[in-house]
Amino acid sequence: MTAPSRIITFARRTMATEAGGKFARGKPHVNIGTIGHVDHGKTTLTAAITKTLATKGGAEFMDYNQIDKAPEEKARGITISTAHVEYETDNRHYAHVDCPGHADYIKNMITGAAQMDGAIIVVSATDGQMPQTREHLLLARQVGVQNLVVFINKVDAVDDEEMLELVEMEMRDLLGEYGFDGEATPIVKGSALAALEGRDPAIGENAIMELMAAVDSHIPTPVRDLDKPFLMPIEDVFSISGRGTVATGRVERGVVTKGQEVEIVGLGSTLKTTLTGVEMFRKELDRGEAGDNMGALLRGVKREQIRRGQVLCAPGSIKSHTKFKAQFYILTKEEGGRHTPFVNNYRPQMFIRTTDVTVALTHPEGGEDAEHKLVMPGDNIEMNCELVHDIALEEGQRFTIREGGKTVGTGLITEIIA
Ligand SMILES: Nc1nc2c(ncn2[C@@H]2O[C@H](COP(=O)(O)OP(=O)(O)OP(=O)(O)O)[C@@H](O)[C@H]2O)c(=O)[nH]1
Ligand SMILES: [Mg+2]
Repeated sequence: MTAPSRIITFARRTMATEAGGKFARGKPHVNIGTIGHVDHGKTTLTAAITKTLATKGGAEFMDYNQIDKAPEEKARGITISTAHVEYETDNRHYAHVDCPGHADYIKNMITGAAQMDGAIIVVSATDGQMPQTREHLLLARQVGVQNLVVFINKVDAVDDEEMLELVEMEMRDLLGEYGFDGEATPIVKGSALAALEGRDPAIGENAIMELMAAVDSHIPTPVRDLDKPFLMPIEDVFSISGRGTVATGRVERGVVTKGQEVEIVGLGSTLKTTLTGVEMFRKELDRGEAGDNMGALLRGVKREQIRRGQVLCAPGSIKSHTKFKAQFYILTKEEGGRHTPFVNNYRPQMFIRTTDVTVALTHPEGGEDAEHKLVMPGDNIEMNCELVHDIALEEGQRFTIREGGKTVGTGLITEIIA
């Protein structure tokens, strides 16, 4: 695992804190982030937002190099692991995940997007929509992101007004195609680099403020599932010397308080432990609740005993499984999916919550016929699924299947078998 992305959030000063180092829930909290094709300017925009809001007292400026800070990221000039920053507008407090655009790091993008309540999709005015623009729209939708704001970036590099209009029109069409509201989605045009460099305020700073106003108004404050049993998919695990093991992730539902019993479910045997601390932005909380990005300090658990892919949950509230039925939609070639059909016992990777696991897909009816039945791109079909590792699962859960670096289908669990 690369350097802990979360360190960024643990900045020296946090806006949402009050005396005593407790996290204040003063403003509504919303999780957002930047997605989109490689090099379209997501990280530059993330830095530009913190810079612009810092002048209003709502952020601590995070420079580009503090966000893409791993040596390999610096050497290649791309984002690899997600980075978390925080800032606030007059209305809300935001945790922001800057995702990688490069096709090789889609896995990190999915994990990042799974934590978002809404997202900013960045598209370069010089290129227009590109393959990962489309793939990120599909995946964002799949992991439950329903509202987007579009930022058409790099307008400083385009003279032609018509070109900008074309990119905007294309984006509205594309949003509609992937199940977003193409008409109502705000599209802001600007230059993240200009904002970051403090020049051309019309396309720089002002565009950033316009973007944040659009985010404030278009991405609704989510209704959190506070009443359901606690569940947090584990995203990362650290050991903190002298304190123990911390699992981090976004609370999917419910509430957890310090001292409560929790279970770690999936990838082998279920482990029971006690939550000895809750942290958010390096501040202590008495409790974590749905929507929070938190660290859970766990009693008597070794770092090696926990992994991404497991969930932390209220005891008995969810079980891990390997066999289930699911309804699939298999993407067409035009949607970026397979060009050819697949046969019985097809084995793609299933991406679910924060993890991926190999799954074998077979026809429910079995027998001779099933052996020869082809599943075509564009098909809607129910299949039996068997995972190579057990994962915490429930009926109604959505997931994605991928193969050879591309998304080939989306699924919904219809029945747990074992
Ligand atoms: N001209 C111009 N260049 C920009 C602008 N915003 C970003 N860039 C440049 O575009 C390149 C890529 O920017 P990044 O912010 O790293 O892009 P990214 O989307 O985060 O890339 P990945 O994370 O690797 O997918 C850098 O050289 C930036 O300086 C802009 O508004 N105008
Ligand atoms: Mg980046």
